[in-house]
Amino acid sequence: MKIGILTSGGDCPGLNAVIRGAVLQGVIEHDTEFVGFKWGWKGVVEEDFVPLVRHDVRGLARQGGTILHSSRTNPFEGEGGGPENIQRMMDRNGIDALMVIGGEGTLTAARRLWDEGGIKVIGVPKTIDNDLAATDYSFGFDTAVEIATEAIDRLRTTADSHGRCMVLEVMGRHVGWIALHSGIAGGAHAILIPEHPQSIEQIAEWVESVRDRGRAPLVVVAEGFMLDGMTEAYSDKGLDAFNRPRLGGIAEQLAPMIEAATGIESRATVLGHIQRGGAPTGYDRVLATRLGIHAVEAAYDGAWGEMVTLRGTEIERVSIAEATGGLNVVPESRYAEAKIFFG
Ligand SMILES: Nc1ncnc2c1ncn2[C@@H]1O[C@H](COP(=O)(O)OP(=O)(O)O)[C@@H](O)[C@H]1O
Ligand SMILES: O=P(O)(O)OC[C@H]1O[C@](O)(COP(=O)(O)O)[C@@H](O)[C@@H]1O
Ligand SMILES: [Mg+2]
Repeated sequence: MKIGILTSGGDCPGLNAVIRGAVLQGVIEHDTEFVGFKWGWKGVVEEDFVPLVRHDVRGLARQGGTILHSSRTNPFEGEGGGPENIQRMMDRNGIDALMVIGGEGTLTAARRLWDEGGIKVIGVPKTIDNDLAATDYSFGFDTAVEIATEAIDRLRTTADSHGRCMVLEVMGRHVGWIALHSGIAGGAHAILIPEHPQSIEQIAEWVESVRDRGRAPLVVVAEGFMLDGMTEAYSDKGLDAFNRPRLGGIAEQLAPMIEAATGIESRATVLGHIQRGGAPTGYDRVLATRLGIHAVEAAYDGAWGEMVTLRGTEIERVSIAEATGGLNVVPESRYAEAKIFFG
């Protein structure tokens, strides 16, 4: 079998480990041939790919980013786009199937290619935000939480020195998992997530109660958080390649509001893409490697239109339709656990 691998959407640590896991499993167990499409779906619609052999994946488990590069190209657009053109391109090059490593957007596109055109696809979940349904965790999330936790620890010492309130903004467009986990790990005094709008009065109350106990308040906010009354997440950076608002900057809005409401000097830090860069944690390397191995096995079982997924400690399969049917939001009960420590 000849399998084409692609990585699409926002990158995250562990993508290379998936590629390595898949190539090693395929080459060692099945004598599989692999090619890597470059720049996500762009490589598919522009017929731009490179051979991937065992030598190409040497040492990749620990390497951040993706050797195949990524983009937010839509595979239904452009001259080579759409299922018929893509199938023709695959036939021309003897490619039997696509291993699609991506988030909810990329996987929705993969599902449509299978549903509408019978393109043989196997999905691998990728999301730094941990917003994909039907998988307990995805690789990259653990690494992002580690980085955000270290940032909180560092902000705490400088906050203490000056008696300031620190507001740390982390990623999370629709869901607040990175904020929740890093906030709990770092002992944040308030965690603000897209699933739970709050009023500035409530935030100020938490901050003041921390100050009254002689501590420097630490607030973690997900980029997609909305204050009561806001109808969309804060954005001042225009649109991304898929015409969605580029988020980021809510911390800069909140810090002066907190300062005005409490009189406590406040500073904002936006962690940004540091959360997505560099080497994956050991946990993410293992998870990504296992997903790569199982994705190859799924192809040999003909599980087209399915995605490999982590359920508990086992790697299982679900239909991509199920995985993209809804978002993995922070449940009320998980937020309630964290809230005990607010203020
Ligand atoms: N419903 C859709 N149909 C076809 N293509 C889509 C769809 N949703 C997203 N895509 C494509 O997949 C790309 C990647 O999605 P995006 O949400 O940016 O990343 P991720 O896969 O990480 O969620 C988008 O830029 C877009 O081109
Ligand atoms: O700066 P970029 O690469 O356009 O993306 C920023 C966005 O990508 C993410 O890191 C991940 O989003 P996707 O998984 O949809 O690609 C979001 O948290 C963030 O809003
Ligand atoms: Mg997405």
